[in-house]
Amino acid sequence: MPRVPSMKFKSEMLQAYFVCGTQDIGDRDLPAILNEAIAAGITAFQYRDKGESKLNDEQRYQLGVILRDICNNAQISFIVDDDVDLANKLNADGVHVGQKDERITKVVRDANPDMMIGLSCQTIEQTEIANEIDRVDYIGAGPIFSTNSKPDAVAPMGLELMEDMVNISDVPIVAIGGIDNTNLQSLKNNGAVGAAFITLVTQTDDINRSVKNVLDVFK
Ligand SMILES: Cc1ncc(COP(=O)(O)OP(=O)(O)O)c(N)n1
Ligand SMILES: Cc1ncsc1CCOP(=O)(O)O
Ligand SMILES: [Mg+2]
Repeated sequence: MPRVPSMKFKSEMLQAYFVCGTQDIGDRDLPAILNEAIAAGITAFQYRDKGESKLNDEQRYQLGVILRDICNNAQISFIVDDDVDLANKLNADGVHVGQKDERITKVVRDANPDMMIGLSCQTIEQTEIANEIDRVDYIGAGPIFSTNSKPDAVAPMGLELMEDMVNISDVPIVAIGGIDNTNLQSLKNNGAVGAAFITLVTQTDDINRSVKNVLDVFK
């Protein structure tokens, strides 16, 4: 089967990809943080509300509407993590799933037809399987470095394995996990088209500077 990328997908949207949910920000306001990150130049946003989130399904949907509208107004891709039904209900631009989530073949079947699909991969074998699934638009590889934001993450995979994955992947790869100003250039040098991050935005006193550092490398 020929690859059928979503009309919405452009590799550039992966350059500075902010991922966040209420579990990442304590008592702070997610729409306000998202607005600041957009003003700084992020190229996509993933709504990943899970784990320690205190929201119920209805609250998660209501917050999703607000975040989606902010992204739509700013013409930033709005992607939902894990939950295809929520992504469909929010009319999201994309959905991102991992190896332990709903099977990718089911996600492909259930996602709205024009939705982008991102898949997490940590191995060469998973990347080869992703190559066979013609609706996968991009791969999220990670954690590349050690992360405090995902308690159930597998061990960091490092730059060499990421580069091996880049070399065999049919789709662009965005790096995730433990990304900060000190390691951005190494990700680019090893073939990632962009960086996805939580801490880089949520634990900085200068969101503008932190995002600009990403764009300086990947744009
Ligand atoms: C861009 C991007 N890459 C990887 C992930 C991780 O997805 P997954 O392995 O399903 O883990 P959770 O995020 O669901 O905890 C991601 N979310 N985004
Ligand atoms: C969702 C996810 N998937 C792999 S690592 C990770 C968390 C990334 O967060 P941080 O940028 O704070 O390391
Ligand atoms: Mg997941």
